[in-house]
Amino acid sequence: MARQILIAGNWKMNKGAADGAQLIKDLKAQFGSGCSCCCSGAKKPEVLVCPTFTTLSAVVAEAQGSCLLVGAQNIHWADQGAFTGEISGAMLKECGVTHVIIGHSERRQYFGETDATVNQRLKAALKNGLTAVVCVGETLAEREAGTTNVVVERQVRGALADISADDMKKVVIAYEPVWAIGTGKVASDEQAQEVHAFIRGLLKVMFSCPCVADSTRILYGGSMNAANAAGLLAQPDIDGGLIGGASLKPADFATIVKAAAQA
Ligand SMILES: O=C[C@H](O)COP(=O)(O)O
Repeated sequence: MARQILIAGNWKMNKGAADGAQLIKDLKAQFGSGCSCCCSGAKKPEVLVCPTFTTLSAVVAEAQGSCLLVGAQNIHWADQGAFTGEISGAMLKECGVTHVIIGHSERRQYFGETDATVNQRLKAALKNGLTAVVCVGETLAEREAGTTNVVVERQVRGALADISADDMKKVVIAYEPVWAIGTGKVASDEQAQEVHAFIRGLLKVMFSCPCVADSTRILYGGSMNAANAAGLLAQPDIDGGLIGGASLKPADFATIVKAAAQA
């Protein structure tokens, strides 16, 4: 089954509203009018940017009328209430976003995110009609201990607990080996493909309808850049990228999108 490639930029804690709007202007200049010229005659990837909460509205306004989709980097499971520092699905929707990243390893590492809270946040995203990009991935110690698949399986099963085949239409999985994030040490094409194939196989086991495994997009994240994107995106089970550092550089991000259009 042909899966539409998704190239997602996770801006992390970078770019305030003014700088974020400027980055969108720069991206639009890279992509050309209507974002069509970079991909004309080729498969058109979806392109998503995920700024900080305070930058969302400015970026949504600047992205209007372009091909750029806008997502947030987190969501709380409650609709409202005493949850200092959190944000609800309804609030995100009010900002005009359509996507949300959930369970990034930085959230797991620094903010106590667990498989159970990832699952709760995912349910909130789906309840609010948002497409979720659910992150999984092993640490270096886990890879060296030979437990990559065990860890990834636990994270995928935990994140997708009680999620239906129908819900999965709005779920994207991002495989991000923690040791590759922001380190410049990208997984090899083969290492990444191996885990992506494992995740797709796991989805086959978890969902009786084979359409789930066939249609769920699995992104790679971790030091993906303009130089290595084409090789990663050529792998049969890699359906796009979740990109940190390179998503802040318009020319590099555009190069990755163009590589995706050729993949
Ligand atoms: O969400 C994005 C990933 O953490 C990858 O970040 P990076 O491309 O800077 O390694």
